Amino acid sequence: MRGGLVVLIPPNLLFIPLSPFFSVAVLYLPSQIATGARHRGRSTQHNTREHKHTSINHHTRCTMSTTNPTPKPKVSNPPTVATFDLTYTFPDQSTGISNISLSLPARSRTLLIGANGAGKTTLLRLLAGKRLAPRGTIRVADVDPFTSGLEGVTYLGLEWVLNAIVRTDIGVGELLASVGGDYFPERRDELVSVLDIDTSWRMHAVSDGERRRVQLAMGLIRPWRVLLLDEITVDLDVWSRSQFLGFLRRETEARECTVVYATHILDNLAGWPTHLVHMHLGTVKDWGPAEKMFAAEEERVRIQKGVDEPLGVTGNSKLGELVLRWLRDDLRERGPRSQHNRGPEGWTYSVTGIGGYGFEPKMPDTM
Ligand SMILES: Nc1ncnc2c1ncn2[C@@H]1O[C@H](COP(=O)(O)OP(=O)(O)OP(=O)(O)O)[C@@H](O)[C@H]1O
Repeated sequence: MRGGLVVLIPPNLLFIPLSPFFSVAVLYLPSQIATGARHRGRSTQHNTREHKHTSINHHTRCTMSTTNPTPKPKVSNPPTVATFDLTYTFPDQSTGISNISLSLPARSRTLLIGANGAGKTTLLRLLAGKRLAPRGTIRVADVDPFTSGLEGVTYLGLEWVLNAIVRTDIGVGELLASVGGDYFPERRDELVSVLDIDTSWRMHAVSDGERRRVQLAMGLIRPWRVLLLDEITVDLDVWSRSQFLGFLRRETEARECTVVYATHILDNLAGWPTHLVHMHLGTVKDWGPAEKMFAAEEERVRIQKGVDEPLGVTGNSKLGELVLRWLRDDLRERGPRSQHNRGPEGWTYSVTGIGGYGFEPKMPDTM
């Protein structure tokens, strides 16, 4: 092939050249797409996942076509999230999380709370099927997320946020259309309104917070049944974040769907979570319905201080006071961080090849 150019294209990006918007969909539609390449060839289960990706890509392709009917999520089981004595060991043999048993009901809104390095991202990624958990330790909508695929499950985490496409000179309208906006026009329009998006924005000329709003809209357009949200609302202003949280709340009230949200930002979350999960050093210390946990905390304070002192007397929210107490106790229990050599899972994003995260190197700002 004298003078020819040989281009090696990974299988999951095969149809990128067809149109620029196609490629956006490939890079964005369900979070599993990138995972396939990361897991490729490691085991039979990984191969199974590879087939899933092929079909998701096909599904994505259908979403882009104007002749295909509206795609419908296939999973019909109630969107519950459960783990059974889940322990995960990283490739370097360090323990990520240990002995976690949870049972989060359909339509619940769960907050994952814990200090940096507590294991929230690790747990979410396992629930999203991005890491291989021991057989029988995770059920999402009553299927194993790793081996059975994740139709209807959306994971929005750091690698999704770092995707470079949303920094290029592309319009919001095209971006939203590329992820199925035309097939879910009501959801698209509601998200545009809730997240206060100007559809005439060009993505290379928006602020970080404006970009984040578009990314959230893109991630949420398809009617997910389980949403696994790693903290990605930090750039939103207070109003947008509260509107966004209200949207998620309405979703769980209006249809059969479930949210698990890891966050450090407790503002405007009063009354939002139905369940709380308190993580510490890779374990779950407490979990349960939020109201029950507030009542238990008030009882604990009453016994300790001998007085009735409702949570929230400091002017913080009940949730804020409870979480402050949890993290203060965790810090006392843990001691200095250097003893444990623990840090956030996100650090691996910038270190190619570590812990299976090398697939998502941080993209340079192309603005
Ligand atoms: N690839 C990896 N290999 C080994 N250990 C890792 C890897 N990724 C993360 N860890 C460790 O796992 C622990 C849990 O990290 P994780 O990112 O889940 O915490 P987190 O609760 O999400 O933290 P943050 O609130 O800072 O986002 C940390 O102690 C971290 O050092």
